This record gives sequence, structure tokens and C-alpha cells, in this order.
Amino acid sequence: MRRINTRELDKEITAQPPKVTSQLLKRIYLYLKPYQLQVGLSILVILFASLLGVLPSMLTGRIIDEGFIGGNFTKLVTLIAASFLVLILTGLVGLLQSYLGSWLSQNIGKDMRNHMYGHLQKLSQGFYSSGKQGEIITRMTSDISGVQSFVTGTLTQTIANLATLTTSMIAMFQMNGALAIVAILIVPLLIFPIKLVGKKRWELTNESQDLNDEANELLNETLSVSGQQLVKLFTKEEAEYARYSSINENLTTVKIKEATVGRWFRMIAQTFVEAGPMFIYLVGGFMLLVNNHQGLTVGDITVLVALMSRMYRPLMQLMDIHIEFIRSLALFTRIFDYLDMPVDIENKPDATLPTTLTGDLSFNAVTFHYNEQSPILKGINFQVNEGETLAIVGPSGAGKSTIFNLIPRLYDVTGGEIKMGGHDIRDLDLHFLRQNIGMVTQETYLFNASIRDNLLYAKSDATEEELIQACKEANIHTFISNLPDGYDTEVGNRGIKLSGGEKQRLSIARVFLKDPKILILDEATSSLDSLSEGLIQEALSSLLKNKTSLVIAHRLSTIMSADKILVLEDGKEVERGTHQQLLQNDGMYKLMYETQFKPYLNEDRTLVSA
Ligand SMILES: Nc1ncnc2c1ncn2[C@@H]1O[C@H](COP(=O)(O)OP(=O)(O)OP(=O)(O)O)[C@@H](O)[C@H]1O
Repeated sequence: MRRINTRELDKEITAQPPKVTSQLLKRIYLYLKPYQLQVGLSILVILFASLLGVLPSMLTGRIIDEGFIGGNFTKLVTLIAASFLVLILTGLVGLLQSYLGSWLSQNIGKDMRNHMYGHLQKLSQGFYSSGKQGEIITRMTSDISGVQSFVTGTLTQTIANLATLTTSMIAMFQMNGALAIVAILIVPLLIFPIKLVGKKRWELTNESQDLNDEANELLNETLSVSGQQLVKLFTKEEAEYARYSSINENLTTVKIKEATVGRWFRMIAQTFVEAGPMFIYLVGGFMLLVNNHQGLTVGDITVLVALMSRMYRPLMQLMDIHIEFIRSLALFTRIFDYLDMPVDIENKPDATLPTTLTGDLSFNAVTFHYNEQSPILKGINFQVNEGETLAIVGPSGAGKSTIFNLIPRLYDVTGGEIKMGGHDIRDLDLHFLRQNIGMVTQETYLFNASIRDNLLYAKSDATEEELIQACKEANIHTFISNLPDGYDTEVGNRGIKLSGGEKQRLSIARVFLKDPKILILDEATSSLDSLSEGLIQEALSSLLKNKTSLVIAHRLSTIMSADKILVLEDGKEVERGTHQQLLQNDGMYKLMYETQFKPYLNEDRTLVSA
């Protein structure tokens, strides 16, 4: 499912070659705008460098004509000294030019990455659950790096090359108009084959980017801790290898094609460049020797050849830059596509930030569907008063987790409203809302950091005493203190160094630290050993005490201690009441009780009394 989605989105992005619109250019310009001064300075330096670039050829012409042919040694030495100075100055200006280029590109890249990361943080859970992790990482890393090299490479080179072309052409026409025209006439011959090859190269670049995304996605999926576990448990090593090697095979073919097309491009261009001087020698020689052209000297012909080769190099690069330019625009388009993804869960500009909030929670005719799917929740109504516990039970797929996701606005309702402390949660400040909700999910996510850092994620300014208190309440303090590094123990990737039960208790400690108004708890279905389970149950019951809480309950003890029970089936409420009331109904709850809860009754009782 994930893979199909990735392909679909990849296709969407690459099926549309970038359209050069004024809007797109304006948007790119916005990233340059804060650095106008540096851009201006950079352009001035480039222009100066290209003016300097004409001088060595001019000086060489004069060295030949006035020094060697004219036989003036003093002049020769002066001209050589001048050439030397120009050389040093050119080197220094080049240094300044490259410093400015990288300064600009690094700063623009930094701004884009920050902008993108900030935007990605605002995207809803829906975006991540249809996730294309490989693609997100590619956007953040290689696409933005590509854009950076556009600034240092493409953009600066375009300006530099245009300046070099202009200065060379002016200098050539000043030397000899007829020979200048001969040099320029070869230009159209260059453009046609290069254009043809450029188009093919552009297609291949796109194709290889697609395959790169696909390979990254596969690596991310299969080389993660859980991914590898899944591969191993389902003995899919060979299948995954086959999948990877097939992408790799295609990538190799495309890359080779891309490189070959690139070589053709260079070979064709190179031939024309090498042939250029011959034309000048031929026409220049005819003018000088046969026609005895007035004013044309050997030095002039040498200068013209030097200027011409100075002109063809940027011209060739400009052809390359044209391809790079389109490629960079494609990268910009890809990045902007992401930046344009709507932030569907937004903080209202006039969001309410109450000073006090009661922990009442109500669902009023709530309906919901993911994407364009058929409704998952079909008119849910309930009210949980402050301090009460509502247990939600129902078969798998009934919509229990969906109800949970709606409370902290990981998704927004598609109909009806959810109220917290009497406010529609969409009117409350999003940050405030989420700070008032604590969630303990079945799967605990821990960052690859120390236990302390993971705890501080819930409350960055928590004191050592607060940390210890929370861990004591979560029944994890003794365990942590017995570790050689105590609270500074590193938990490993996703907390791999801790057991399932320890991770859960750590996540409960996190919620204790957060001390939210409303608690949402998805009770673990996975069976832990009875000691661990007992410790968790104890921690949870002290967490639930006096707190408005919603529990997806799998254990009879939790259900029985709840104030209300809501029985859900296929996104609808089918029953509601206390345990005793529901047992008398002879409905879905009774059935679940008989089949799921009752068989574990003894075990439950033991745990409750433990
Ligand atoms: N992110 C999502 N995108 C699309 N559909 C989803 C998403 N999450 C859940 N669903 C669908 O919504 C329906 C309800 O799922 P939900 O997870 O809320 O059920 P549940 O009652 O919590 O089930 P379980 O007890 O198995 O966890 C299911 O049909 C599920 O496939």
C-alpha cells in the first residue's frame, strides 16, 4: 500500500515538467531577496572578473606585435609585468567570487531547509500516515542541495558566462569585425545537436531521480529496526533483495544512459570548439597573406583565437546550464509542491487561550472519514465529565483509535464538533489543546537519546525531583536507578535497549510529567509478563485517578472501573452504560464479555489485587 502511494506521488511530481512562470521565478527570487546586497556584490565581482579576463589575450597580442615583431624589449618586459599583475588580480577576484557564491548558496539552502522543516511540522497526521519517508528526506536533503548548487553553479555561472561572452564579443569586434562574424557563425551549428541531446538527458535525469526515491524508500523501510525484524520474521530476505537489486539494475542502466548521453553532448561540442580556430586561421590567413588586409596583424589573429576560445567555453557551459536550469526548476517545483501542501489543521488566528479549563469532554454528532473514504465515524455522541473515565470497547476497525486521534486534532472532524471545557476544540489554541491532553499509546515511541532527555521531552524545565517523582509514580524509578548510568542511560534507536514494559512505563512517566487535563489511553493488548503487567496497571490506575480519561479498554478490570462504557461497532454507538447494565442488554458487550473478557477474569482479578 505504502509503495503504491509512493509511486503515484512520484509520478505526479515528475509527470509535470517544470513550467517557467513568472510566479515560479518570483518565488525563487523571494529566497534571494534577503541577500540582495550580497547578490549585487556578487554580480559586480563577476562582471569585474570577466572584464579582467579579456586583458590577458589583449596583452598577449601586444606582446607579439609590439614586443616581438616590433623588437622593443622594454615594452615586452612592461607588458609581461602587466600580464603578471592581471593574473594575480584575476586569482584574487576569483577567490572572492567563489566565497560569495558559497556564502549565498549555503544561506539560501539553510533558509529553505528551515522553511521546509517548519512546514512539514505543521502538516497533519494524514500526510505522514500516507507517508513517503524516503521522499520527504530526498526533498529535505538532495533536492535542496541541488537548489544550492543552482545558486553557486547555474546562477553565478550564467551571469559570469554571459558577461564573458559579451566582453569577448565586444573585444573581437573591436579587433576585426569580419573575423568576429566568422567566429560567431559557428554558434548555430553548436546549438542544434546540443539541444537534441539535452532533452534526452533531462528525461533520463528525471527517471534516475524516481528510481533513487524508490531505492531510498526501500532502504528506509527494510533497514529500520522494525523493518528488518519484519523481513526476518517473514523470511523475506530474498524477496527484498530481489526488489532492491531490480531497482538497482534499472538505476544502473539509466545512469549509464545518462552518462553516455552526457559524453555525446561533450564530444559534439568539443569538436566544434577545436574546429573554431582553424576557420579563424584560414580566413585570417587569407586576409593577411592573399588580400594583404590593412591593419590586421599576427597579434590580432592570436588575440582573436584566444578570445574565441574564451567565448566558446562559456557558450558550451551555457548550453549545459540550460539543462541544469530546467533541472533546478524541477527541483524548485518539487520543493514548492511540498511547501504548497495545505496545512489542514491550523491554529485559528483568533484562537481562544483560556486561563482555566475544566476537563469536560464531549462529542456531538461527530462524523469523520479519512481522505475520500466512506465514513469511519457515523455520528458519535458522548459526554465525559471532569474526573470521569469512559471506556470504549468494540471490535477491531470499529473506529476507537480514530476517536482518539480527533481529540488532540491529529485529524479534524468532518462533521459535528468536539468540545473540551465547553470550547469547540477547533477554537482553542492548538498548542494549549495538545498541552492539556496526555496520550499513552500501545506503541511507545522513544527518541535515540538518554532516559532523561526522553522524559524532558514532556516538560523541558522539569526538575530532577519532578523527574524522579514521575518515574516513581510510573513504577520505573527503581529500574532506572539500578542501571549503571541511571537517568543518563541511552535508550537506543526507538528505545530498542528497553523492554516493551519498560518503554510503556517510561511513556506513562512522560504523561505524569505533562500532567494533562485529559488522558487518552490505548490499553496494550500485547501480553507482558504478569509482573510487568502488574507494574503497568498500577502506574496507569494512579495516572487515571481524578483525571478525565478515555480508555480503549482490553482488560476487564479497566472496563469495570470505568464510569461509563461506550460500545462501538462500525463507527456507530451500539450500546452505552455500566458493566452491569450492559450485561443485562444481551448485546454486543455481552458477546465481547463472554468471548474476550470472561476467559481472563481470574487473571484480571489476580492482577487487580496485586
Ligand atoms: N490513517 C488512516 N487512513 C485511512 N484509513 C484509516 C487510517 N487509520 C485507520 N483507518 C481505517 O479506519 C477504520 C477504523 O480504524 P481504527 O484504527 O479507528 O479502529 P479501531 O477500532 O481502533 O481498531 P483496532 O482495535 O484494531 O485498533 C479502519 O477501517 C481503518 O482501516
